Parts: sequence; C-alpha cells; structure tokens
Amino acid sequence: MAKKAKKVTPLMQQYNTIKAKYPDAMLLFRVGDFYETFGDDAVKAAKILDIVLTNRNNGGEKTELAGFPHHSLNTYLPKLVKAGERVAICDQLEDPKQTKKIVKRGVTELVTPGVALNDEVLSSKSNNFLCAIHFDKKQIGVSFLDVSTGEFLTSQGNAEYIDKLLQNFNPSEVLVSKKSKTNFKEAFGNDFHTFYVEDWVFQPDYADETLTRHFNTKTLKGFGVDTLYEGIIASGAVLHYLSETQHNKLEHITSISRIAEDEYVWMDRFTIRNLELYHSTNVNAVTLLDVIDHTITPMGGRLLKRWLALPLKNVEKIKQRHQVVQHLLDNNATLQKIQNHIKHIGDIERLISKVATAKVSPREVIQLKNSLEAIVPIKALASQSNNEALRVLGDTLQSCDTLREKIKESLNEEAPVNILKGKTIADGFSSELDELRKLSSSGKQYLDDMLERESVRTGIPSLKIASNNVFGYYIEVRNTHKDKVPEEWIRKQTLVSAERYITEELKEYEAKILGAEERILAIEQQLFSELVSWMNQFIKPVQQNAFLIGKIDCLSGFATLAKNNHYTFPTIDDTFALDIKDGRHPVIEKQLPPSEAYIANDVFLDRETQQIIMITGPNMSGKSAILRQTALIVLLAQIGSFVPAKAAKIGLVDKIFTRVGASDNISMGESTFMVEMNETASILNNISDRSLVLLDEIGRGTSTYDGISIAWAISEYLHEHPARPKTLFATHYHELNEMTETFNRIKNYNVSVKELKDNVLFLRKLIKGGSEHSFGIHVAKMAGMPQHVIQRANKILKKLEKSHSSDELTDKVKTLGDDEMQLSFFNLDDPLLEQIKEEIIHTDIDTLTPVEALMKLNEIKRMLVKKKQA
Ligand SMILES: Nc1ncnc2c1ncn2[C@@H]1O[C@H](COP(=O)(O)OP(=O)(O)OP(=O)(O)O)[C@@H](O)[C@H]1O
Repeated sequence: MAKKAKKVTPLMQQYNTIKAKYPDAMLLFRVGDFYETFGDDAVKAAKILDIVLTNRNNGGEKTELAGFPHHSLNTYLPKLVKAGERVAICDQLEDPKQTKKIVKRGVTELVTPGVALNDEVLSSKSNNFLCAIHFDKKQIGVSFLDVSTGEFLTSQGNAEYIDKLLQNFNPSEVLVSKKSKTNFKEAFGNDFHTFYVEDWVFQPDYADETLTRHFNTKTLKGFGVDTLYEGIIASGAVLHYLSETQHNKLEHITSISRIAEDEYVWMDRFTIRNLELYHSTNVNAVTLLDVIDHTITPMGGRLLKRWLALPLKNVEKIKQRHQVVQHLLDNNATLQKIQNHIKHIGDIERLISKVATAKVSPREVIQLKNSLEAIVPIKALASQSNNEALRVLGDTLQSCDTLREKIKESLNEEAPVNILKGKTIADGFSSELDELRKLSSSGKQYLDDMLERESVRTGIPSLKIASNNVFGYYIEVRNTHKDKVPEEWIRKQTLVSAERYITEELKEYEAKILGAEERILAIEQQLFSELVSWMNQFIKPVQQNAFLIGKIDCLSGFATLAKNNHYTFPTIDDTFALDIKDGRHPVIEKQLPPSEAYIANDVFLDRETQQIIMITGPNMSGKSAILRQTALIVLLAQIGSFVPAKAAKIGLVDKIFTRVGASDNISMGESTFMVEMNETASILNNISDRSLVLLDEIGRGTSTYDGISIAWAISEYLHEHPARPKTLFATHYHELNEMTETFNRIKNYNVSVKELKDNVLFLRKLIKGGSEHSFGIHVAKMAGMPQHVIQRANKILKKLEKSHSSDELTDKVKTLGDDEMQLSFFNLDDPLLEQIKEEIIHTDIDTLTPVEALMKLNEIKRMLVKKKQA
C-alpha cells in the first residue's frame, strides 16, 4: 500500500488530501484552465454533464478523468447541483507563475442544493430554502434559510405542523442529525433531499452561540425567537452548515424571525395538495398560483407564494390588502404607472445578497442602481395616494440616494459582467485610471503614426503592425520588400510570404502599453471591490425595499387579476357564516373552451341553520369543483385578493381541511383505506368553530356498506361537535340524504342534471334537494363504453335494485343502536360473543379517536355479518 502511494504524482497526492476532507461531495479540481474530476466523481460528472470520460495512469493504476474548461463553470455547476450533487469547488490559491512548487489549492466553495447563489441554479420566482430539523422529546424544531435572499425563519411544533411547513416552504435540502435519520423518514417520508449532519451540531449552547455571534447580539430576545428552544437548535445547525460549506460572508442575513403559526390559516399537507395551490401531482396541471400570479418582479413572485402558503387570519390586515386592490382598480392610471416602473426593477433582494457575499458583478451593481432608480417614482406615486395602506408603503420605501449617486459616479453605465473585460469604472472617477486609459487608447494613434513614419523612411508601402501572444507587437513585411528592411530591425518569424520583425521602439512602447493595461485592470478591480464593501451598509434598506416592492407588486397583481377576470371585493368579518353568490372555480373557468361558460353557484354555510351541505350528483357533474372553489374563494379572500364570485361575505376561516376519498380506479388495499381514515381522523381531532371542512367522497375506499356507515358517522360527528364546523360533503351515497331527517343542520343539495332518454345533460347548478341515484352508467356511456356493456350494466343495476333496496340499508344505518342489530342469531355461549367481549374489554376508550372507534365497530360488525352469512 505504502509502495503504491509513493508512485502517486504530487498533484494527485494533493487531490487525495483535499478529497478526503469532502468525501460526500464531488470535487471539481482546478488544474490550469480546467476543472477536473477523478474516479467515481468523474464517472458521475461525465454522465450528468454529458462530457467525455477518459482514463489516466495514476501510479500504475487507472483513474477515470473528466473535466471542462474553467470558464464553463456557470454552465456545468447548475447541472450538477440540480442533479442533487454537492459540489466542492477547489481552486488554485496562488498564481502558478509565482511558484516553482506545486500550486497551492483549496476548496473555496461547497455548493449544495440548499446553498446556492448562482442564478442558473436558482429560480427567480421561488425561494431556495435550506432547512434544518431538530427532533426533541417534546417538539420538533425547524429552520429555513434562503442564502440567496437572506431570509431566515424558524418555528417549532408537532410533526403535523412541521410537515405542513415543509410542504409550504418546499426546501431544496434538509439537514438532519445522523441519529434522527429514521425519525425524519418516519415523520416526513423520503421526498426531501436530506443531508445528515454530526449529532453534536444540534446542541442548544452551540446553537445559541453560533446565532448570537452571527447577529452580534447578547441574546436572541430582540428577534422574538428566544423561547423557541428547538427552533434555535435547528437554526444554529443551518448557520453551522453555511460555514462548513465555506459561506462566510453572510451580512445579508440580518435577522431571524418566528413563523407565527397562530397568525395564519391552518392547512395541512393533504389540503395544500388537494387544492393544487402551487404544485400538483400532474406536472402539466394548472395550479391556482399559475392563474393568480400577475406579479412582475421576482420579489413579488416569491412573496405571493408565501402569501398563498400562509393566508391571514387578521380581519384588519386582510381588509387593508383588499382596500389597496380596490384603490388601484379605481385609479387605473396609477396602477399602470406603478406597474410600468416595477417592470424596471430586477431582483434587488438577490442582488444585495450578492453584494454581501462579494459575488456581485459590475453589471449587476448597475442593475441594482437602475432598479433603485425605478423605485423613486413608485415611492412618489404611493406616497401621494389617498389610500392609507399604500401611502404607508410609499413612505417606507427608501430612495437610497447616496447609494445610487455613488454607483453612478463610480461605474460605467455599460459596465461588463466580467470585470476583467475592462471599462468597469467610470471615466473621471480616478485620475490615475484616466491617465492610464489615455495612454492605452492613444496607443492606436501612436502605432499608426509610427507605421506611417517607418513606411516613408524605408520605402516599404505594405507595412503592417500586429501583435500575438508569443512575441508581442511586430512589424510584418511582405517578401517582395524584404530587401528594404533596415538593419536594426530584428527578425522574429518567417512565414510563407512574409517576415515578422520587432524594433527597439516597438518593444519600449509595448512595455508601456502592457504595463498600463495591467495597472488599469488592477485599479478597476480594487475600486470595484472598495465600492462593493462600501455598499454593505445599505443591505438593510435595500432588503426593506425588496420586501415593500414585493408587496406593491403582489397587490398590483391582484388588481390586474381582478380586472381581467371579473373578481369582486369580498366582505370579510368576524362572523361565522359563509355566503358566496355565483362563485366560480378560478382555475377551471380559465380552462374551459370559449364556447363553454363556467356555471356559477351559490354556497351558503353557517353554524345555525345550514352547517353541513350534503352534495349528491352523478360523476363528473361538478361536485368536486364546488367544494374546491369554495375553499379557493375563502383562501383568495384571506390572502388579500378579490374573488371569482358575484359577491362573497366571509366570516373569517381559521382552518381549511379537505379530504378526498381514495379514488375507485386505484387498487384498493386495506392500507389505502386506512390512509383515508387516518387523514380524516386528523380533521376530527383538530376542528374549530371557524373551520371549513370539505369532504369529497369520503368512505369511497371501502365497500358500500362500510362506506356509507363511515360517511354517516363522520357527518354525524361533525354535526354534533360543539364547534359546528362548516362542512361540504360530496358523495355518491344518496343514502346519506336521509340524514336531514334526524340532523337539522344538515341540508341536501344536488348538482342538477337533465335526464334525457338514455343520457344525461350536466347543468352544473347546485340546487336544493337530494338525488335518487348516481348515474354512473350514463357517464360510462358518455365515456364511450361499448353498447353491450352499457346494456348489461343497466340490467344488472335493475336486478340489484330489486333484490337490495337501498332504503333497507339506510333504515339499518338510521336505527343502528335500536333493536335492528338483534344479536339473537347466535347463542350466548357462542365463541364469537366471547371474542367480541375480549375486543371491547381490551379497547382503551381514552386514547381512541372517533374514527378508530368507528372502525372498531365496523370490525365487530363484519364479524357478525360473516357469522350471519355462515
Ligand atoms: N360549474 C361548472 N361549469 C362548467 N364546467 C364545470 C363546472 N363544474 C365542473 N365542470 C367541469 O366538469 C368536470 C368535472 O367536475 P368535477 O370533477 O367537479 O365532478 P365530480 O362531480 O366531482 O365528479 P366525480 O364524482 O367523478 O369526482 C370539471 O373538470 C370541469 O371541466
């Protein structure tokens, strides 16, 4: 082994030492003008980047090798990160020309999916969150940090709450301690890109110290997070990871804030998914965000996403947003002007982060300045408005005069992306620079003059001056005039038809020019980096502007949305009723062909007369659409938007639950049904008097009898619950219509259809009353099922209906607990009775949820049914 190691080249020895420090990362090793990868890294890189994989001999062993030119880093790095790789960039830390030994190298940045500043990795309208999760005995702590914007948030709570936050913030990378690996997987599944960190990092003292050191404060009290014991530990781990990944310039992370759970509408992961707010299981599906997003800036886009994930619960704050939208609609000219200026604002939030991390390019500093310039008229427009909330926004915007002025006088308006391209610093900013520039630009004239002079002196008409990398400036003489060349010229190169010479004067001149150019670059770099460090003092005001512009952008976007789609101002107050007139589904209405109009519907729910609406109707009639549009209208209203309805009066909602029964067409194991029941159970345990509950075909995932029993019991539970949550229940089971007879706040509605001879016409109007049957066969016919299948199905249906009246079933359910469930068909000494007795004795009533109780009952019922059939 030792023998082999001796043969390894010094370069590979250096590589191996560095690689050993970053075993989990792909190491991009700078060699000359290339970034090289070796061994397994090379195999992976070649595959991901579609570059050539070669072999090199490394001390007698073959090593795979793949590389790319260093200037292509911005093209290749994002591809690696997007493929889920952690990439360690190892650079040359000294000028190779200055050393005779092997060049010093070291990792300058570790780029991981959650820690990226590169525009090609980031998506402008989404945050890129790094997250850490800390499992404690009592609670789970969570922390989210977007290093590209400087946002740093924390919270803590139970697994359900943390799960919801993970859904909302959708982190690109989650840090978990090694010992909590299983805990994490069990609680949150395998969907996240996780990285396991040493356990010691997740310690309270270490976290507290890391955070207070970063913020340069004694305690975390000022941020209002000091009581979040678990949250702080997670936040400490996030900061630790940043330093591990060589991100040490973090001045843009100016504060940490608590995600105030109690300020926002509660929606769990099922609800967020079912409502397809901002992602959908189907990649081609249009989400609510797609429809409502009329923001222009990246800050607005990101903020809108946040608003959608965290709708407000404070009536006054919501009203304020509505009033701004109304004001902008009433003052269309102002709206247009604001949006025209907003168009010129770039991603100032990420630009200022790049300033803090010293990764900003000259052109980006100009962009920042231009964006800040566009803010000035917006500030004026908003400040002059007679809407108070908008005026406050305007007054709080900072015009950043000093910053803009300084950038203007320091930088050339056409500054390049790459400082080495020159012309970054403005003329007139530095007299030394101006002098050197004069020297360098007068060079052309000087050369022309010299050429002219030499041409006259030597009598050679076709003299040419040019330069190359090998011997700098030279004079080229065509072969025909070779004999006229003066003696003092020194021949350097012979071509087929010409000779190249250098002269004393040319060399002297060259030294001057080259010296000047080098000096120009050095001065430009120095002045630019001075400017960037000076700009650091403006991080806070620019971040504040970013937030305010995001807000104005979102609210202007809401105005555009309302104008384009005929949305109306919703009334929102502290009452409990929900009264929607002519409500529409914001997404479906945009997707219908122009020939089809969306049929609007009224929905009224309250806690006194109409708490639960049972919606029956055939498949495809529009039941789900009504359920979802009701939730979406409430949501839109509570994020401050207008709503797709003729009128909407909304008593504040604090939790939205939606559950969709497992669909019939997927194979239905007990486990799928179990999932459905578990999900439903969590609603029943969490309802409040302001909850809106939407149940879509719950109970469908099991046999009809089970299904009806469960749907019935859930509805009964919701009706009898003192919170009286407002509920919409879409169901195929028209048997449930019987419930209105016993439960006075349950009302029957159906989505109307017109029955034609052997077909149905969907009218999609929600009307009072139950429905008789579920039209499944009509739908099958419409779907193009062969004629004989349809005929056969009709026959079977008739037969079943005759032999098995559903009324019989409903009667059974209705009188459950009366004498209907006579147990007389078995003897008292029957072993089954004994078994049931045991079941009941061993059931712990205190810890049983209602649904579990129901399932237990169902189990017992099944034993009895089996016995009866036997
Ligand atoms: N009010 C409406 N106006 C116009 N089209 C509608 C309306 N409601 C629904 N639709 C159309 O009908 C389709 C089916 O609606 P939806 O999924 O709500 O039916 P459903 O009754 O829930 O059906 P299923 O029981 O099969 O789930 C929608 O995708 C939409 O294209």
